[in-house]
Amino acid sequence: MAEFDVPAGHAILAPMSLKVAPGDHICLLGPSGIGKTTLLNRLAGLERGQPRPTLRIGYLFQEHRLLPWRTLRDNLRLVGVGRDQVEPLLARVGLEQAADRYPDQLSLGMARRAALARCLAMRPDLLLLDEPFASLDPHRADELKGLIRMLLKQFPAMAMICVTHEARDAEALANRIWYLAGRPAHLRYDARLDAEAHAGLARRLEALGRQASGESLSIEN
Ligand SMILES: Nc1ncnc2c1ncn2[C@@H]1O[C@H](COP(=O)(O)OP(=O)(O)OP(=O)(O)O)[C@@H](O)[C@H]1O
Repeated sequence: MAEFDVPAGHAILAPMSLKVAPGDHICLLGPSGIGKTTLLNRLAGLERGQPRPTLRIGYLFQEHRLLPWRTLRDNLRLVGVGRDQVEPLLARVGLEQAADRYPDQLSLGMARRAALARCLAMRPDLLLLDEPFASLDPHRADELKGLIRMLLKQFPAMAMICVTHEARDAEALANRIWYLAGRPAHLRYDARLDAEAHAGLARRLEALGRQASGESLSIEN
């Protein structure tokens, strides 16, 4: 179990204390611009003045952030992957043939999978995914979703927090839902999903979205 705090006085987020347990697969939803990426950055310890997190965190950013002048092999070697481990690691994400390619020789989906391999290299206790399916065509998005599901099964103790706008991503990946709303943003909804809750999830998220957009209209008016 890991505990994360947001202190009072944060520019975007309300004070909160969040507990994440091994094996939690959380999908984080909420209106656009509410603070989902900000919350991930906070959890990753990336905000100015934050101490380094005590647990190992793998962070798949919206952009792949691979070094463009290095091959995938060298990108992985730079984060400590052993010579013999590069291909097996790339094989986990379906890229065993691509070790000697440069990031700009990859499709967006492949680059995201390569970045995911780099996250896995550090054997994370917590995997943070910021809109991993954004800008992928539906087929590639489903492929990546299937891969993430498989990895979650292979590493059952690893926790995941995945930012998405899509209820169907949450249906496919989550056993727990966070919904961020309000200004400053706070967790409006934090629920574990059993089979019954899974069935009603899309409707529940729609209702939360309607409520949150009503709030932002009244703020704008
Ligand atoms: N670099 C920045 N400088 C100033 N303000 C920023 C910066 N990045 C984000 N913000 C502001 O912080 C708030 C939260 O942004 P954030 O990206 O965390 O939201 P989000 O919920 O992830 O949005 P989206 O769903 O559109 O990706 C927004 O009001 C945004 O305008």
